[in-house]
Amino acid sequence: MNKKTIRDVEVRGKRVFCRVDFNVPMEEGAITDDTRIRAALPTIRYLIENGAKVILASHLGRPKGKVVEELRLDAVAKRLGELLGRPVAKTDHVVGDEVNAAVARLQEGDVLLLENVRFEPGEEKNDPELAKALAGLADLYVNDAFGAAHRAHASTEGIAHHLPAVAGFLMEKELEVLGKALSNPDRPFTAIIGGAKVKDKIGVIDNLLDKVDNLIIGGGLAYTFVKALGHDVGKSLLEEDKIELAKSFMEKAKEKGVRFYMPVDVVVADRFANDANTKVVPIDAIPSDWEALDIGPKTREWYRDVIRQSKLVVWNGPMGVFEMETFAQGTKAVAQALAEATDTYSVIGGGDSAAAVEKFGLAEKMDHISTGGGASLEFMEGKQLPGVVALNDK
Ligand SMILES: Nc1ncnc2c1ncn2[C@@H]1O[C@H](COP(=O)(O)OP(=O)(O)O)[C@@H](O)[C@H]1O
Ligand SMILES: O=C(OP(=O)(O)O)[C@H](O)COP(=O)(O)O
Repeated sequence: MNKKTIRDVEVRGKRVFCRVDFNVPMEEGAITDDTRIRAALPTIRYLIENGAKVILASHLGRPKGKVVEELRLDAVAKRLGELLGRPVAKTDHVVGDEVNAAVARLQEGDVLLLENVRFEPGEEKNDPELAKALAGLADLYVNDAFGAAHRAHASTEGIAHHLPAVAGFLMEKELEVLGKALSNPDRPFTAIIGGAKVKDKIGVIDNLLDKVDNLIIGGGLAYTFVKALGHDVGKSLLEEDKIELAKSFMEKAKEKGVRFYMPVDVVVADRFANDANTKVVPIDAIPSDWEALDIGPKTREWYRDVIRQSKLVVWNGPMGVFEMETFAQGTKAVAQALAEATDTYSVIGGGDSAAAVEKFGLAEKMDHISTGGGASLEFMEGKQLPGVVALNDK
């Protein structure tokens, strides 16, 4: 990597603003998967052990510039404290008097977590004033938030223009491992794209079609493609304004000789609940008042076969609403196929995909679990990640 890391700078006695991605899945105020917190521990421990005054900042969810009580970081601070075996102070604000006072109190080796940075309207706008205010808290900026490196926000990009700016260990490791796997990929190279962030992910498919041999579509993303084929998708997740784009991708795949896999059957439900009435239907027979929440058994088998025959698989986004047992089979099948395919190098990306693999107890069997979904996809497309570009060169 041509960017400086925390190894290249002196941290002792310095106030270090460390951007992390603690955007963890939560249910009723409890953290359901702490993978992203654990992934940042090497950097945080290094900073503590080397006498830095550690100021951590993260986003959680998408509060859109307002305070959303459920998206406060108190549970995260508590969990981090447990993992570190030492107290982690937390502020209720991102900037302002309370934060200045808390930073002033920090001793070498202390850790402070700021409130959810996305409570500030300037964060996602990359407002220069907010970037300056955040920079004013510290002497050094460390970006360890690989999962948010594709965002040019005040705490991931803007701030880096005001302070010496270096990468943390997680950022370094992600860029190294992904770079190695993707610079000269083993083939057949298969990408599996699912999940719910249709708007974010659909654009990625365009560039992926230039790189992969097989493209598998699942999850909520699939139904915009199903609709593009002219089938009714009932109440399934759909981005109306992306249907034409989806059509053009299927044509591009044909031209490029990329095999494009879409569900042939799905599990539909009469409501979004674990105990909903469900049935398996062919893809062209989704009832108009039902929604497709998982891929069906035929699709599972088909996708398994493609995975078995691949040498490199990059997987981003669950195949269904795996958080509910009733709709977890598709995601489980893909995870199991990857775990069993020992000749296949498997890269998992995305908070929810990583959480799914963890939940099924298969994390150890994967070659690399990336903490970034969108970030790993954009990196894979060959795009420059703004959070990385802004760091100081070696
Ligand atoms: N068919 C579907 N309909 C609605 N939501 C879905 C469907 N399939 C998957 N999801 C949801 O997608 C979410 C994950 O999406 P996303 O954030 O894009 O993935 P990742 O975090 O792995 O990048 C999960 O919460 C899952 O419940
Ligand atoms: O969860 C994240 O992305 P991911 O779901 O693509 O892995 C990151 O924390 C970025 O969050 P964002 O997509 O709301 O900017």
